[in-house]
Amino acid sequence: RAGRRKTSPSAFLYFKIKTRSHLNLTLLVDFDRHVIKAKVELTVEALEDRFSALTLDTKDLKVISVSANGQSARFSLGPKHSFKGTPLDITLPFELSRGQHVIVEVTYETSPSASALQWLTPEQTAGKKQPYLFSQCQAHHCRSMVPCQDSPSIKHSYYAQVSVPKDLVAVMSAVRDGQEADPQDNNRIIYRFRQPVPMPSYLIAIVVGALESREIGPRSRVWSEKEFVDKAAFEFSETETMLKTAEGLAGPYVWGQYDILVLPPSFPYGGMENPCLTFATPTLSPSGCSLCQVIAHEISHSWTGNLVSNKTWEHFWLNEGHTVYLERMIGRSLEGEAFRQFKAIGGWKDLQDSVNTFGANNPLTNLIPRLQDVNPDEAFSSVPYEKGFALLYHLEELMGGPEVFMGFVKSYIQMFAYSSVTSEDWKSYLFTYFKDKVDVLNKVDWNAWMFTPGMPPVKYDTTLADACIALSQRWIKAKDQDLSSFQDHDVKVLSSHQLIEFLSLLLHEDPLPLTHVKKMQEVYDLNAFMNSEIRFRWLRLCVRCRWEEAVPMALKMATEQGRMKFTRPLFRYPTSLTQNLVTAMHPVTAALVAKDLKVDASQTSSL
Ligand SMILES: CC/C=C\C/C=C\C[C@@H](O)/C=C/C=C/C=C\[C@@H](O)CCCC(=O)O
Ligand SMILES: [Zn+2]
Repeated sequence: RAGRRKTSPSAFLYFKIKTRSHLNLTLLVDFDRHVIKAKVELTVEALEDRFSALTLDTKDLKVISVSANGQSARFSLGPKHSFKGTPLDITLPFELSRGQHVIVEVTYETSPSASALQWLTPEQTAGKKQPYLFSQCQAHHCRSMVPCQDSPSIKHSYYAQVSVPKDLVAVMSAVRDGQEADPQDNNRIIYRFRQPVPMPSYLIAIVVGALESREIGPRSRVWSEKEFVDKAAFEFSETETMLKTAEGLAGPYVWGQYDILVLPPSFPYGGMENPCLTFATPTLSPSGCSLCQVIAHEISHSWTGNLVSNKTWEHFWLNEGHTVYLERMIGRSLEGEAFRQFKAIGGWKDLQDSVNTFGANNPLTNLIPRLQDVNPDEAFSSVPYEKGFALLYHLEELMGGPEVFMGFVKSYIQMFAYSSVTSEDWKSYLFTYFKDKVDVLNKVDWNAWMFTPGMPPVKYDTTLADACIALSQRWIKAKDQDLSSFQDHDVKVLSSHQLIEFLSLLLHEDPLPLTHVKKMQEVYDLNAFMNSEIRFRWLRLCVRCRWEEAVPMALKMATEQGRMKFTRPLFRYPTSLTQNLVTAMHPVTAALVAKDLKVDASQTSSL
């Protein structure tokens, strides 16, 4: 739906209208040229009489032609903005009256450097024989793949047909709707997808590669290259249990299928909540379920983020704070309240890390930051996740505990399902839902929580953290002559979650002496741990105390996988780590690592 008022560049604009539209995509994936040749038909509804001017978001797209209801339409591309891209101004060959629909068809081609897409050569895959393509559209990259109103305030259903070389498989953030030989080219195959649930453009996702899948539940398959697929099926075997637990808390799962796709190592995130098809990092651990928390998080997004979406990126905490809250409620149902409290303590440390990195007075540490002319990729941190969770936990305590507050969260989801909301919408519904406790809500310092930088005041129960605190204190206070008192048994009695917390506690203190860290390796053999959360913290601990032997291991971890949570902090260490970045980095990771290191992006981009 579009008003006559300027409609774009729509990202970061606040659309006052609740909008649903449909996209019909025809894509041809060209691995030789690293482009997608495409056509999109957008169904647009006029909201005003005499409507004839429509603006779409694009970024680095080659627009070939535009038509409206089959008649050719005039179009022009505006000035290019560094991260918002280029507005595509379309003049319809006729005027629409309020409520009338038009199908606008844009034929275009993506750029080989489209920021949503990473093209991998066969050598960069596990199988080494076939190329691979994956997308990551959040927050504002969809426009480099599809011309559209690329704002989370707008929701689209979509249908897609994707032509790929016949040895490859395409999957999308949608329900699979069959496949057939491409009638235009007998070396290609067309995969079809339907997504009937309206969703923001940042959730459109595609992967093409030599993929295989295994069934892991009644509505779930796991997809990856064949080298990883059985391991991944084992890793994610708890998926249906988590889905059922989430439904018990938040209401029915509306997306039909819930599949997981394990990506190549350069995927920049732990997980991405693409509907029907969660994307997951391949940084799994051999012990299984190391990504349970990531999957609980992505499953939770099926309600908070994907069904109820933030209206602009300034309200991103609505997506992430509620998702962390729901993820930890799933953890509470499966592992108990002490586990939830323990995870909240870990989250509080992640928040502290982000506040330290940005600076305690940096407005980007506000729960609701101003993002006018700020690149969302650069504003991204743990703040919306963990300050958001902390606010919800604080309200939970004030309103009567987890069961009472989960009642509110479930009702909020029902109230705003299929729409996009602001923090004001959320707050106003909170006051309506708890109408008998308005006096308590009025005592909350809303301005401090929402619009003030730095750490919030919260306290969690330390039952499961006490053992980690005690062991970390022993290491911090130990003199050289005390080092012989440490034994491998110290960590054998800790769960992997507790070992992570123990290392995090040490990272929040001054660097340990090198003698201590060497002793730690001797007694605990932490170099042998493959769990990436443990390895990441351990290697930082080593590099911080300038243990030279650890530097190549840290560099290896920073480059062999590209999850930004690990790669960016590892690169922030001594300059010896920053040389020879000869790995294939995702374009967004390359840009952000370059910014962290204050070097030119050409030094970090794919070679
Ligand atoms: C205040 C910031 C506002 C908006 C930022 C929104 C998106 C920015 C962008 O860079 C994309 C982020 C995508 C995240 C995907 C998944 C995360 O949950 C992963 C978290 C880190 C990890 O576990 O690896
Ligand atoms: Zn999330």
